Amino acid sequence: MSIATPVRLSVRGLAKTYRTKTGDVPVIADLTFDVHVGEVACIVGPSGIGKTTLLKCLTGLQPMSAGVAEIDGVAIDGPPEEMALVFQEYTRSLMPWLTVAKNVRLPLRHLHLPVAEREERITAALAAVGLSGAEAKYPWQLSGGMQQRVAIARAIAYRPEVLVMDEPFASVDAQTRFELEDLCLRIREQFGMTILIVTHDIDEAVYLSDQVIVLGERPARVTEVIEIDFGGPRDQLRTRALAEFAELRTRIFGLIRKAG
Ligand SMILES: Nc1ncnc2c1ncn2[C@@H]1O[C@H](COP(=O)(O)OP(=O)(O)OP(=O)(O)O)[C@@H](O)[C@H]1O
Repeated sequence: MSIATPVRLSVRGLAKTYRTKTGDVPVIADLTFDVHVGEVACIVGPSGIGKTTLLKCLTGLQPMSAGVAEIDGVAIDGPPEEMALVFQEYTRSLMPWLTVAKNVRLPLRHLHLPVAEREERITAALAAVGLSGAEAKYPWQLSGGMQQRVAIARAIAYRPEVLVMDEPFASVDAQTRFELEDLCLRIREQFGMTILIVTHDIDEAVYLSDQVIVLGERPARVTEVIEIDFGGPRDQLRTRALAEFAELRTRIFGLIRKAG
């Protein structure tokens, strides 16, 4: 990412300690990183290091204990309207009694858009995820991969500044995961979205990311930020991307093993 590209999400000295009945549990000590406009950043690290906790702090679901996170220079203080979230458990995030179109329409209701623009956004989002024609179907009539596409369509119809995803492709089969990863790259191109992903899958992180943010130590810190410049679009170039970045993969695996 060029230096001239503005910072969209800035995290400075973020710390998080959970207060429990049995005492304080310091989970995150000090996280500092930037994600630039239109960038895909993946957060990786050993199990239990605090990746989901970080996303909870950034999306206002948990208060930070220290530090600041900003979107376009404005401090996050509660659930930010500029963000949309996609979870691993798509079955829990979609309303089974609403059609696909109504599920995608749901978060648009409080934007008070003109009806034509609202419907245009729904059509464009479903087209972007390859689900044109599925508007009248119910989530339970769709495969797991298709349901996750609906969840992604709902997020992109909202047109957030930052799309945050927690293990978004972990519950689908390998082939569907590849398709959803490519979809993610296309969304970035088409909508210019900044995307922050937590993933356990190092190949996925290397394939998708402009930067991989590695968390380590306990309580967690950023132990390494690995910039990845593929020198062109990655979509459809999976084999080449993974071969070229085998060294990076090995390095990230090593860092995570050391931290875990
Ligand atoms: N509400 C809570 N109260 C107290 N401790 C919590 C709470 N939520 C999470 N934790 C603890 O914080 C630590 C980090 O959890 P978190 O889910 O953020 O890790 P993670 O890196 O996302 O893990 P995984 O990779 O296994 O999904 C864990 O030790 C967990 O038990």
